[in-house]
Amino acid sequence: MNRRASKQVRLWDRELMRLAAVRALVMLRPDFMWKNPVMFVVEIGTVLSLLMTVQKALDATSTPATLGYLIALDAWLIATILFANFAEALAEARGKAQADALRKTKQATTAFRRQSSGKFEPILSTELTLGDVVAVEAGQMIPADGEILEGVASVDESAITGESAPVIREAGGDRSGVTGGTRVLSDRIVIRVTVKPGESFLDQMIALVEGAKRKRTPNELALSIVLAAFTLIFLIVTATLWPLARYAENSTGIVGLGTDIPTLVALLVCLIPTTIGALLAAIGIAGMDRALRANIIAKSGKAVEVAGDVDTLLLDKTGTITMGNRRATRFLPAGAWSAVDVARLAAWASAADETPEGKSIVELWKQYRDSGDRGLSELGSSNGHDAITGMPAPETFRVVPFSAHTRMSGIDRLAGEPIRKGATDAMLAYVQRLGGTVPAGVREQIDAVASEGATPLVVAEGNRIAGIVVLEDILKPGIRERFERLRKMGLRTVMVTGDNPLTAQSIAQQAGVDDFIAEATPEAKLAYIRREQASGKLVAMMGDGTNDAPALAQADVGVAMNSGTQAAKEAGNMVDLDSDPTKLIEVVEVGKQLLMTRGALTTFSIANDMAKYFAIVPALFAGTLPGLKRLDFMQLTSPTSAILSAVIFNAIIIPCLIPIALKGVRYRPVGADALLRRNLLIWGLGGVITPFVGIKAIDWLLAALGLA
Ligand SMILES: Nc1ncnc2c1ncn2[C@@H]1O[C@H](COP(=O)(O)OP(=O)(O)OP(=O)(O)O)[C@@H](O)[C@H]1O
Ligand SMILES: [K+]
Ligand SMILES: [Mg+2]
Repeated sequence: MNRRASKQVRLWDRELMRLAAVRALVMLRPDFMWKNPVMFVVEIGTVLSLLMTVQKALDATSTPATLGYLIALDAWLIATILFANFAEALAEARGKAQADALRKTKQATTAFRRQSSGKFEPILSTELTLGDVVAVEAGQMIPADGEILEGVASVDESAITGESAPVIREAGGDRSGVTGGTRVLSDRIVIRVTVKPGESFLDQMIALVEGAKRKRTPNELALSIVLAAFTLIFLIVTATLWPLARYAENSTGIVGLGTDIPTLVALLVCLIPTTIGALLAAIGIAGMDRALRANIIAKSGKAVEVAGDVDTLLLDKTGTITMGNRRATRFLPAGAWSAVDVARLAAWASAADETPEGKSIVELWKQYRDSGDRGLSELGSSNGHDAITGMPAPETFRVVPFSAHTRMSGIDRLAGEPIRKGATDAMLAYVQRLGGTVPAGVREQIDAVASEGATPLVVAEGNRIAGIVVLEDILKPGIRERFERLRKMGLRTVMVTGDNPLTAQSIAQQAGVDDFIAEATPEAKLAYIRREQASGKLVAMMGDGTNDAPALAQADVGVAMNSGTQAAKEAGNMVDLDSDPTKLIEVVEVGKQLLMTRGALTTFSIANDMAKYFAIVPALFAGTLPGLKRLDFMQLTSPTSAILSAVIFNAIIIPCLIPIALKGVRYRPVGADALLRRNLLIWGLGGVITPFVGIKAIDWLLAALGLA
């Protein structure tokens, strides 16, 4: 994939780290902190502990713990909060850097806005607003996101896509969308501005990665509530330890640790899920950031998340699974017609057809015409009265353009019968409606072409079928492997096409999709999505046309191509800047990676906390409750060292896991069950073992330094 170099933000970028460090301090403000209940509890505990430390400094008898121990404890508690804030701030800074790189494409430039007089006057592009109409000429920059009203132009979109080949954007079709910051290379277009200043999709996305305006997704919120519940439970557990320690003290006469508030705070902080509490926001932001890096603009964090849970993927055939430049390769005559007749009629039916299919038919016809007798004889001899000459004069016919509804196109002649070409079922129905019949052998011919995976177009003059144009399309390289990967991820892929069932089946088989819908109209797509959703499935689809808008809106994940119409872009919940239909696969992967990372670090965090319980509690009460001795297999140097080591471990595990939170755990396309097993094994078992090793090592280090 072509990505701009400027968009590769390094994980430990110095400047971003500095920004994040400053922001981590600012985020200590309680009005920020309370949004994260786990870390808010840590902050309150730290304040309590600090107060006790001050009391100790003023009155040495206030608690048996030493001042040095209390200060060390406070320092590490503060570090815990700062590390958590830093993780979130760094994720934000990276997301912003990413977004800024894209935003740079939107420099202020001169725009030529249409006045009420109809004249185009120059103004600053930043003054443009929704509904303004501007003209852009070759060499000029498109001043804002919009839709082409008039004209066709080649546009250099490399500033946003990194793709250097110019693309064609034109009025009327499904390629009418243009983006501010891209450059018109040829011709002149008139554009209607479709966004308010500061409200482009990119602006929306930037707001999503920036702290103040970020909304938590439903999943994130649900997990936050679970974590808050855990915190509450441990708060109760810790609080009940206090009378226990008190009782032990009274009955043994030995002053143990568990009765002073700073130690209880330390215990609480170790037991509550601080690791995931610290990284949760960063994981979500990093997911959005990864989407942006893949040139996908998501309109909500939820969209990215839902993408990770999608069950069914709807993909177009032409242009997504195949290369999309379907080319005419043969003319097959029916009955008494000759191939020359078919060629001529097909070309005439394509006289004003701007689709790749239409253009390729005219091209093939010209090739035959220009190669003279040899070409003609290869085609089969002409009937004589209808030699291939030229196109009908434009004033002699009316154009009937192709539409996805009729799946036909052609011309209505002023003198002479209408000429049509189109999808087989549509054409056979059309001819019969006009009282014609289907000549013997035509159906067999059609099926033979379709079975090879080519698209047969039926050509008719009036109600008489003249023959077939064979359109061939090539499968995209590597597409089979991509579907294989999707299947391993547990997704069902469905190819939707306006083409006939035989062609669809052949291509579906070659590409390895799970299912296909043939002869589909836009309504059929919408109906299919609704049916899937009714059976509890989440559906993703990609589209570009105004026709696709209802389906894009209905799909749980609707990705609109940036080149597509404004209607499509507004209906979907993501926009792909590259306008690459296979991007759906990446969208799903980004979503899955986000969900997996969150799952993995939650598992790790909770397993971790369980282990810490066994590491600290016995050490804590070893003096006062000898019965707990048997549990004390960690043999830490001293109770204070046990507490300190646990708090230090609890703090430094956060920065250690920041890279994983930001980069995401490595995604492997395996089924959901296998994934769950793997996750539990690695992150669950790892989460249990690491604290024992880590705490023991820190305890040893403290002892070696004489601090235990
Ligand atoms: N320019 C055209 N003129 C006449 N018929 C066409 C033209 N282009 C395509 N068709 C026929 O109409 C059918 C439907 O086209 P449509 O664009 O809706 O779907 P598709 O291109 O086959 O599949 P996809 O939905 O994957 O793009 C095509 O399969 C073809 O048979
Ligand atoms: K913890
Ligand atoms: Mg098509």
